[in-house]
Amino acid sequence: MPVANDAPGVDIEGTDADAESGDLPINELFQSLQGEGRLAGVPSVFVRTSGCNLRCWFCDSYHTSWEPTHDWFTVDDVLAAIEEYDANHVVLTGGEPLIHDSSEDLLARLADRGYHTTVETNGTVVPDAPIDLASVSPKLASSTPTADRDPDGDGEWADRHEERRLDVPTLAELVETYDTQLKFVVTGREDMAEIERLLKRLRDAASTRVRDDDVLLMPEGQTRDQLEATRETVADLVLEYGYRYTPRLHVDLWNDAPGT
Ligand SMILES: C[S@@+](CC[C@H](N)C(=O)[O-])C[C@H]1O[C@@H](n2cnc3c(N)ncnc32)[C@H](O)[C@@H]1O
Ligand SMILES: Nc1nc2[nH]cc(C(=O)O)c2c(=O)[nH]1
Ligand code: SF4
Ligand SMILES: [Mg+2]
Repeated sequence: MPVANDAPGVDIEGTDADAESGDLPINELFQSLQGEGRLAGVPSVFVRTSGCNLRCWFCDSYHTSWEPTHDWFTVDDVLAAIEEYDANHVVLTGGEPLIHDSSEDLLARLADRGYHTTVETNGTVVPDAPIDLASVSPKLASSTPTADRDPDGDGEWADRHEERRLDVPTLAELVETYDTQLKFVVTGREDMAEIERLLKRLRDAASTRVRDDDVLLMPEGQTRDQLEATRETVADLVLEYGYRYTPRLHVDLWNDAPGT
């Protein structure tokens, strides 16, 4: 169910525009195969909220970040739409789903109903909610929308993005609280030094172990052609560094069309 719309945009700063109503801004809700990470290939219902506190230049969900569109759903409406599908796995994504307080309510009610939940998050917010798999994708310097890479202007989001994109204490709390995979979008070999530095800081800060097996490198690319240009390099880096590779199955299969 793609949701197009003319509703007003969520607060682009990512504050809780929905806090009072308890509603969630939903960009799309659909069934597909989980395309990324350790559950790749598992049939799942995707709930995509709108609005993000970051602005990656490469964001493959432009209509939840740079130009957010959505309809407002109550949590009951979201649950009813999920229950239309025959699936045990639900993926809550965005945008940044954890900037919305009502995501906590949705996650608690999904857990009560016995669903396995994955949350796709940029790792800047710790929720108070049950999550089976925290799929955390910390954003590297190569994601920053500098003027030459801004898809929507002249780099006006670069400073805010840069200030917010990495928060080691928040990442440490996430890995301590949840079963977590760390999924880095890799644009090239240049990203590896920052990944290594960040992992060192995170391992120093967190009281639980961060295993190399839970570190996934994902090639950057919104289309088959773009992925073709990055995936072999990323596979080589995985072999060299001893992490894991994650494909982007939905790009291979459907070229990341809406609703896939
Ligand atoms: C659209 S984001 C939504 C969740 C959250 N805001 C985040 O970034 O993790 C979903 C996933 O897609 C990844 N992603 C976004 N654009 C991408 C691109 N061009 N190539 C590869 N992965 C991308 C993100 O890193 C994240 O793992
Ligand atoms: N099939 C499919 N798998 C995905 N895994 C994470 C996604 C996301 O956008 O968060 C995603 C997505 O958009 N589609
Ligand atoms: S954090 Fe996620 S949703 Fe936000 S701009 Fe980056 S990739 Fe897109
Ligand atoms: Mg996606």
